[in-house]
Amino acid sequence: MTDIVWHQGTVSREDREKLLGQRGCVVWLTGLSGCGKSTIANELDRLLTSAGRATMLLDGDNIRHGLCAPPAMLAGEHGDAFAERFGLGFGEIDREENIRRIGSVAALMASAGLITLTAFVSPYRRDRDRARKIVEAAGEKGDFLEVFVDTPLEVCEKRDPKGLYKKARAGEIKNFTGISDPYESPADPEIHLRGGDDRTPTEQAQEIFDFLAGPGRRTATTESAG
Ligand SMILES: Nc1ncnc2c1ncn2[C@@H]1O[C@H](COP(=O)(O)OS(=O)(=O)O)[C@@H](OP(=O)(O)O)[C@H]1O
Ligand SMILES: Nc1ncnc2c1ncn2[C@@H]1O[C@H](COP(=O)(O)OP(=O)(O)O)[C@@H](O)[C@H]1O
Repeated sequence: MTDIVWHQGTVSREDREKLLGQRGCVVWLTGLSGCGKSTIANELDRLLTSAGRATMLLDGDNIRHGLCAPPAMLAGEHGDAFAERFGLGFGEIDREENIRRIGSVAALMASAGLITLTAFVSPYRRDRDRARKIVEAAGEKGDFLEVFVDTPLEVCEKRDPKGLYKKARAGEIKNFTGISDPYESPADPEIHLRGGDDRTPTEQAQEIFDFLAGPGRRTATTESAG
């Protein structure tokens, strides 16, 4: 297939997890723009680090300033041809590549023993399933926890903190998830989180924290996780 040969490392995932006294995993938050992914992920990050857990947080908006930057951010430094080829927008295959890259990075972080939180719209089931496959291939079944942040579109649109729904309604943004682009809700997420304004971000983050701390969960200490 290719001349690229996998090199088996000398330090194992188990070695790294023993050092940290925890099991690495990926907590994959998915939902509409404005549903609360970033807020909940940051709150969960705070709860976990306060509990002495080693974590990392990957957020769609932020990653799209670096690893998955758009052509406009790349052209100045790299030129138009490079920007066109490697820059990512919001078309279906751009989102596919965005999630493929993040799935791979999240798998690496989980293999380092980190509880890796990812907050991406990730609207397509197929892309999320591929990310799950990448993560579980690097570890084992159960390492990928899909969290559906289920906030109704009308609530997200009312919030509209970046004014993107307004622009999307006015046709100023193309392929906007929920308005002019699809969102495929998770069929069987590990956690179906009720979104909306009637629960605080802390309550929502606590629900995920409690799930992670549950018996036999991947994030338990290496001893208790068995
Ligand atoms: N067309 C379109 N559709 C959806 N979202 C858009 C779009 N254009 C910009 N944005 C802003 O980009 C954030 C989504 O980036 P993601 O990397 O999470 O998207 S995806 O997973 O590739 O679908 C998303 O951030 P959040 O609001 O935090 O979800 C939006 O603010
Ligand atoms: N549980 C909540 N109750 C009320 N407002 C919330 C809640 N969670 C998030 N928000 C607000 O909703 C807006 C969108 O949240 P954000 O975390 O940016 O969503 P996303 O990352 O999914 O786009 C922000 O203004 C945030 O303060």
